[in-house]
Amino acid sequence: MATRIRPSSKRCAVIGGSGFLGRHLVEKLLDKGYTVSVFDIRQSYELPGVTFHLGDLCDKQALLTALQDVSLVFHCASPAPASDDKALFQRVNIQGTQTVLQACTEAGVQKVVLTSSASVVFEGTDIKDGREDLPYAKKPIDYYTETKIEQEKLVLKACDKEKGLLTVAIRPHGIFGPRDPQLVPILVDTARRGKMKFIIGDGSNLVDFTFVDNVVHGHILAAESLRPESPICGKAYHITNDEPVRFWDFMSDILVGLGYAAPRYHLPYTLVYGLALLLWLLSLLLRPLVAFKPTFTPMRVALAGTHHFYSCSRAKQDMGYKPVVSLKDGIRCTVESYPHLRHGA
Ligand SMILES: NC(=O)C1=CN([C@@H]2O[C@H](COP(=O)(O)OP(=O)(O)OC[C@H]3O[C@@H](n4cnc5c(N)ncnc54)[C@H](OP(=O)(O)O)[C@@H]3O)[C@@H](O)[C@H]2O)C=CC1
Ligand SMILES: CC(C)=CCC[C@@H](C)[C@H]1CC[C@H]2C3=C(CC[C@]12C)[C@@]1(C)CCC(=O)C[C@@H]1CC3
Repeated sequence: MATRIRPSSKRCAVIGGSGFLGRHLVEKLLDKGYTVSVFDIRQSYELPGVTFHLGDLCDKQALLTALQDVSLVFHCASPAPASDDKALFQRVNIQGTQTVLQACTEAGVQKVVLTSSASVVFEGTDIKDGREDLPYAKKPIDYYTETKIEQEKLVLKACDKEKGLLTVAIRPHGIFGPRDPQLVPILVDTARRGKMKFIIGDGSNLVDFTFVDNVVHGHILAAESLRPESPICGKAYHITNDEPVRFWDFMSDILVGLGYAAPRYHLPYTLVYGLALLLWLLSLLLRPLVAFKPTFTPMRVALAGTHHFYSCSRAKQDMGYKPVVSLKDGIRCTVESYPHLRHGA
């Protein structure tokens, strides 16, 4: 009788491994002795020991080639939240994730770790110390969040001990760190255009910003804890720095660290949110004539002016999670990594 040889548990694939989080994850996995294949729509770097498979995750045949002899898959690919393309989010995050799960089953993959997002429960109003049992947002703040919800549900539902496929979802929040193409570049661009003078609301709203190494640590812990008898099977876990910080203090620390002035003047939250809503509607109405992308979208104003921080006690309890880099060290390391974005550079 032919016996199927189980692939080594240290052989993994990172879907989305060319992206910001994906590349940090790949680097740590290599450090830890894993053999890594990257599946991504683009190749953004080269590293000894990493095999790249270029393709769209909606293409099952392309995925199957990349998943040969792989026992563990990290799925951290998604279109960027800033793109407002509903059809693209649905195709990649929903249909694409279904394809990833089918390919994993066909290729005999045993474990799937999904990068979800804490924003799956965020509706634009305060969340303080939110736990994983909060209901999914009924009115998600954008298409990105709407499809991240469906994606997480699909992956958790696919967990099936009988069939030998174990799944878990990691929900990070506000990832930052070296090479992040979003947070620091957006912030610096806004400051350079002279638009970082104002604090929305009274500036006391607490938010989680999570250093990328902690997010990577949470993913690898989840992968290594994922066994049939483990309580983490089919569940979602918040992974944060566990140090909620005032949104505007965090922004100011980054700005001042890079040589820009911190915002000082306060504007009422409802006024700015109302204006952002108006601008957004205007941009929709005028879309056939002129294309403009307002800096102050309602989603960004909500993120900047409300509390949104999450408890990671479930991850601490079930997988022994503890952040490995403090917020202060993470901010220092991040600021040092962007010499080209310094004021006057
Ligand atoms: N950054 C953050 O603060 C947070 C991120 N997350 C989640 O973490 C994950 C990683 O985010 P991040 O590293 O910031 O994102 P990135 O955009 O840097 O990385 C995602 C990667 O996936 C690729 N990709 C997109 N579409 C496809 C596709 N159809 N097939 C194959 N590859 C594709 C992207 O390519 P391309 O760049 O060409 O599109 C990119 O290389 C995402 O799932 C995101 O939802 C969750 C919470 C917070
Ligand atoms: C915690 C979390 C989910 C962070 C996500 C990161 C981005 C959404 C932020 C990164 C830079 C931020 C930013 C603003 C909103 C939120 C971000 C895009 C503003 C547009 C808010 C209004 C301002 O006064 C300017 C800000 C620039 C930076």
